[in-house]
Amino acid sequence: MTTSTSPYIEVKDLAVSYDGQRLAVSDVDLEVGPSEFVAVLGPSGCGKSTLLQVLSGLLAPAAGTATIAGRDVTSTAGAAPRIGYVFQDHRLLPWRTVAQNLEIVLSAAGVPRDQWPERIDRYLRMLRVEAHRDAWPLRLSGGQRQRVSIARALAIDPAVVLMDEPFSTLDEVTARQMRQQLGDLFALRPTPVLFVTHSVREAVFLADRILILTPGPARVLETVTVDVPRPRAYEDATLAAIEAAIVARVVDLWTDVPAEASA
Ligand SMILES: Nc1ncnc2c1ncn2[C@@H]1O[C@H](COP(=O)(O)OP(=O)(O)OP(=O)(O)O)[C@@H](O)[C@H]1O
Repeated sequence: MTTSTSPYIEVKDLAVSYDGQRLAVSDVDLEVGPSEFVAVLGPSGCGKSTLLQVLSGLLAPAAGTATIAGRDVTSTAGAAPRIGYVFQDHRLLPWRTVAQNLEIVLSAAGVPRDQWPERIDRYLRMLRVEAHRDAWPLRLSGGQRQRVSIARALAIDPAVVLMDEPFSTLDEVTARQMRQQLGDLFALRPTPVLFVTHSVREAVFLADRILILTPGPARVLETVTVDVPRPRAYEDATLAAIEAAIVARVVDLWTDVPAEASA
């Protein structure tokens, strides 16, 4: 049974293989509490997306277990917890308007139709893209599209949010605004979040805890707690010190530490 203090997301001894021979993820253990923002930090190709795909039920593990709210994510029995998934690219349907893209997920999540207009307005407003309600996704900027995709993930009132490098394709200024906004949203309404990134600075700015992964196959190398109250400032000295310590720890281990982190 899950209690309010049980981990909301729990992964134990997880191993994943795409071809039945090589492991993409090996012996990963992780927990995310009911109101916790956990970042998963690892080099390119180490298995971060693979981990999220297992949690969203898209991929079966070769070994180990993964549960959300106490429910095995590979099981089809009973009602599945609602998962808000934000991908690296926005994945909006170009032949549907912004509002229609949200309607699709609201329908799939079983939200009653009479609640859709209010939900859509609320979440588009929250992500500051309400002016684009009836626009076609291709008419929006990259940042606006990613805001819509976050609104789409949150509009179903997800039990858990999984985010896979959501800002990595954006320019640095937009990415920084989006991180700030996501941090503010989380502070207003804490939800279990598992946030995958290869940006050390992004992880430190956003997370309560950071799991540092090894190069693939991913294992958890170390867990870092970021004990800095919200709202946080991007240039906060404590955050900068934690970032520097993480970079020092991984610089010889990862071959490709992002330039912003090693500068
Ligand atoms: N569909 C697939 N079929 C076979 N191998 C795959 C598949 N998807 C990923 N892999 C392999 O699994 C490993 C982990 O990939 P994954 O995409 O999870 O890494 P990642 O850490 O998310 O990378 P990035 O930061 O570059 O997005 C890599 O070696 C990759 O080549």
